[in-house]
Amino acid sequence: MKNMDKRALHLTGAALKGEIDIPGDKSISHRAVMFGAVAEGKTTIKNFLPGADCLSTIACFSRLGVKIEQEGSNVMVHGKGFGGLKEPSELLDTGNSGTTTRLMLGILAGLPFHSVIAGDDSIAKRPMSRVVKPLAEMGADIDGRHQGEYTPLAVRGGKMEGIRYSLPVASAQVKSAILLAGLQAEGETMVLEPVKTRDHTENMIKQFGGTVEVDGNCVKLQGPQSLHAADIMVPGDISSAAFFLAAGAIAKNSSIILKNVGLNPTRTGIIEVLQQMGANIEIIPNQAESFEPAGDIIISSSNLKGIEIGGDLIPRLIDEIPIIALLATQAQGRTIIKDAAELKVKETNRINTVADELTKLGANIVPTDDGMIIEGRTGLHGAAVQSYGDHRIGMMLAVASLIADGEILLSNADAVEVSYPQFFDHLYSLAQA
Ligand SMILES: O=C(O)C1=C[C@@H](OP(=O)(O)O)[C@@H](O)[C@H](O)C1
Ligand SMILES: C=C(OP(=O)(O)O)C(=O)O
Repeated sequence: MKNMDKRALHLTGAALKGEIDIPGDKSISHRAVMFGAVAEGKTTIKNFLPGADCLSTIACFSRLGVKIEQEGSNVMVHGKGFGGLKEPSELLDTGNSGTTTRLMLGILAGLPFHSVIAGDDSIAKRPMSRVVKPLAEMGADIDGRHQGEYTPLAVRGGKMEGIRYSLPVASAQVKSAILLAGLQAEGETMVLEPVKTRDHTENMIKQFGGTVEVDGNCVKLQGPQSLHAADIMVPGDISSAAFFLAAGAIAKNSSIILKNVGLNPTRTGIIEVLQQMGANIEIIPNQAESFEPAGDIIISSSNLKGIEIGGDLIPRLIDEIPIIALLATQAQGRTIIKDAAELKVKETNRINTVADELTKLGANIVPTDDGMIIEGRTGLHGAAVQSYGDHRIGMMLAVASLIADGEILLSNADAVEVSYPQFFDHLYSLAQA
């Protein structure tokens, strides 16, 4: 995100009312396209997220010779099986998307051709050897700057063998890359997670007719497997809903309904945090059966208290920590976030960008090695801040404008396009309802 789009936000004291449909889950949208591409037959995807990251996934798989028709949130993928993917003649540009970069590596690892993957300046700083190392052990030939740590990465895939791998970091992207390679490998692939992470890849394998066994933190499959097209209904993204869950809790005289939010238990850490902080929150699960659970959430103005967040909960809310930090500035007492060093290797170093930008608004927040400590409750004020091209930082700062006294001038506001193109429309519609 290079554009320097600036937005003046002056929503001080606005009450939020009404309801919004939460756009499709980013993690599930990526996977639906990828699995559709490597399965045989026509996959339809409904409520796909047409955010920049998922559009990067579509563009990459189109370059691999897969016909993909996309119109808004409706997508059709004409899959040809793993073997039907073709050597790309151009670079595979993953934009700002870590998920596209790492999961696609797992697919390319098993395919007998050459390709080069690169993304934007942020992607070029994110660690890739966490995926390159196990994929190389399985038989792929992958190289990049700093012995394969950074993009651009050149891949020559080939004959793969199954692997038993203990993840050194809790990462659904690394787990997923290994499973995608394992589906093409000879024999058993087993991934052991230090802490359970989002399980959308495991769910997707089953949805596309494959088999995978999950036993606690151990995920196992036999390769090779061939997959068959599926019809996928993507639930709303709880990571996007999180911004409005926080907004509804901290804005005065507010009560809003967030419709169709994904409620996969590996993603619902934010709901537990809100409950522990004392928020007025009600969950209404959808009655209809679905491969990924979903429901509506009602959130109202709340008196919050500080809490401690760490351990197994962290992977279940990793992308929500920037907005949790804002919540904590409005909670009575101290909030401690720990065991979250992974935040340093996201789109930005989110420990630093959260602490720096919230400090500019008057928050009392101290970055630590693996998280942050926030003292509440502080009155925030307007200031010039920036997203640094990180969508989640941009949305957190925009939500802060509901409570900050004065104007927030947000640079790089267009970063929200990465995961939530309708974000500002939704914010203004709830503030004016
Ligand atoms: O698998 C996924 O879809 C994701 C996994 C997480 O990353 P890590 O695997 O790096 O923890 C998360 O932060 C990212 O937004 C999406
Ligand atoms: C970390 C994120 O995504 P990715 O790793 O796919 O860039 C995110 O969406 O917050």
